[in-house]
Amino acid sequence: MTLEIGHLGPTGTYSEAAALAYARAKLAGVELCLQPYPNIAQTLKAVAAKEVALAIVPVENSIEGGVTMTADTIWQLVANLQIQQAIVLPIHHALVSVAKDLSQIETVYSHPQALSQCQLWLQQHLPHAVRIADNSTTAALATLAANPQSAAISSVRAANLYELPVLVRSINDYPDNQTKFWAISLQPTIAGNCTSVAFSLRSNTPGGLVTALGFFANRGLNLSRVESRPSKRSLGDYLFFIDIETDRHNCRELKSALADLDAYAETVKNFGSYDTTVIEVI
Ligand SMILES: O=C(O)C(=O)Cc1ccccc1
Repeated sequence: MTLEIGHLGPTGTYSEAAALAYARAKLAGVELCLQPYPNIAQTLKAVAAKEVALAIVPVENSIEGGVTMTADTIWQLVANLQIQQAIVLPIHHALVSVAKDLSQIETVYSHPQALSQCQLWLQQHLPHAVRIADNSTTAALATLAANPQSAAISSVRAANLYELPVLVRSINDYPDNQTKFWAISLQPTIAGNCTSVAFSLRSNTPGGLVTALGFFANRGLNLSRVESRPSKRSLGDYLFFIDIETDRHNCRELKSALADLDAYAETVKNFGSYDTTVIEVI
């Protein structure tokens, strides 16, 4: 049987690299069919609509923080998306271009996260180049061969796939640059060392968030991430995304904390419990 895996495309993205790393670590022997999608929202919608069995999406970067399109889309989709696994990849950006040197380059294309992760390098080495945010790090690669005035920030792996030269390697501003991806499907998840939940509150009143987080703190459950996103209902109204450290010893406490949160919050979405695979080299 072939497993269809959706990811941000076109081919060569870090999301595709994460899909391949996930398959190597967890799906040995399974025949894969990788399906690139034009953006993260469409990748998640494809798994919700059962076009693909699994979607791999970026969630959080060690320098730039949360990937807002992922958080907003998993909240908005009605389907009960479940995180099967987190995959952490090292990210080493390169400047890819057929230009003979940096002085020729007028425009730099990439995903907004990659442009931000290289902003100091761009300011120092290409201060006059126009930065253009694209859907992915590889979206512009097909146009580069004919255009020496343009460059893209992507991986060395992507440059090799498109047979393009790497003009400069390792241009991220911080060498320890890592991105966490989620492997998401409609399959229920039962166990893992992290549980991800999002919730909205009934009203914007003093102590509302403290009360909600207290359900976990009072039971000795540690949170490893708290992130807020605008609810898009009114200015200053937020949704909260939390990751709870879980193991087989605290699952009773987790169950009762989630029951309290369910009763207290306006809407709660539980994205499941899962483990993390850290990939050292891609
Ligand atoms: O555009 C890509 O290649 C992606 O997979 C999104 C992304 C962008 C920058 C760092 C990590 C992931």
